[in-house]
Amino acid sequence: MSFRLEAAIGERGFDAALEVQDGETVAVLGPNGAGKSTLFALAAGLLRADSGRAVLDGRVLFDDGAWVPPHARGVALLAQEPLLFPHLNVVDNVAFGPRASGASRRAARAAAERWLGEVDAVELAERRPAQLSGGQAQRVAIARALAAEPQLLLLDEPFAALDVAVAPALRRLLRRVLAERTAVLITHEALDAHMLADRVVVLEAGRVVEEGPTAELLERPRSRFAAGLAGLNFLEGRTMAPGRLRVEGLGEVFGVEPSETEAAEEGEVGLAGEVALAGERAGEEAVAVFRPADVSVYRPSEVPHGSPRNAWRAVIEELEPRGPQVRVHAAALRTTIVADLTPAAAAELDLGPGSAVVLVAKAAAVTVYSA
Ligand SMILES: Nc1ncnc2c1ncn2[C@@H]1O[C@H](COP(=O)(O)OP(=O)(O)OP(=O)(O)O)[C@@H](O)[C@H]1O
Repeated sequence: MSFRLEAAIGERGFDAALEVQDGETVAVLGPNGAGKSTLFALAAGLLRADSGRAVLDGRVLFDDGAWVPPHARGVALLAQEPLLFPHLNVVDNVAFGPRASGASRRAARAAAERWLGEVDAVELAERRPAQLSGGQAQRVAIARALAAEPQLLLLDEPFAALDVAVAPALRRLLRRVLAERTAVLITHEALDAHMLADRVVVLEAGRVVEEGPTAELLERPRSRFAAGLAGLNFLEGRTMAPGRLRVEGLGEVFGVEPSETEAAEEGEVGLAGEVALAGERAGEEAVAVFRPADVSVYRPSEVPHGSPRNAWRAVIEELEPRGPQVRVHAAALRTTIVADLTPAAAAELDLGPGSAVVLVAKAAAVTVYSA
């Protein structure tokens, strides 16, 4: 059931390709307007490309000459809203797909009951959609999508319309359901990508800007969007020396290359820049990535002695309570850097919007790699 799509739509500035291996789940991430819904509409047959081609399990869905209509594609699209038929009860909603593809009433009902069992919703069988909670309706919608036995399942932010309280149970359910299926998932949550997707594709302005295995990509993002999703600070610049980056407006940033990071965590690496360039060459585009928890905040008069290597003058933009931490957003010229402090530290610093500070990040906590 492998799937491959490549398509361009001039009017939307869309020109991207997506490949999903048999049994694989791919998460599609990207800012608003990046083209995620466009990609789904193309795959589902709701939109025509100017040029391109899509193949599912060896069948051409569209190309220069061919066009398979939506209902005959073997593609199921699960929208953010469950979109159940309001006049049919739950079991008939789920039986709709099998009926439409020719199953007898009895066989379709048996299939519907089986799929309702799969999503722990058997007890809802006789209810009308209006009598379901958001989470229940979404479970039924998943059963309905699966009952059509699609070869490709498309899930458009399946948790977006749900209470945070019910999302975890549904996430676990989808993890089970997606395990052996060929599926594509649009999400804005790193957790969804980690839990549900083998691979991640990042779209920006209609183009794929990076892709890779989920854990690897979110740990070492190469796009600002993926870094934001992974909750990491992200600086772009050009390499100057091993583990050293020049960032416009910020100056030199000192870090370590990824291979050194693990050693640094074990306390074996003292200074950055001592090893030969691994893969990246001077002047190449590169990025520096570090965690908000690894950024310390000081008043300018209180910067520790011994001149830390990464010390950036900045101005506080915003303080945001975040669980047991306070997240500090600070502007260092053209870049916003975030730091996580304890409430006690934030109170002691007496920070507020407009406060002048110095942000310090140890080189050993900053990973530098080519973009
Ligand atoms: N019906 C439409 N007609 C013309 N252009 C459209 C239409 N829908 C979307 N676009 C444009 O296509 C581009 C991609 O939009 P798309 O909705 O696919 O992005 P998205 O990543 O799904 O965004 P979001 O996260 O906001 O849903 C945008 O420039 C958008 O303005």
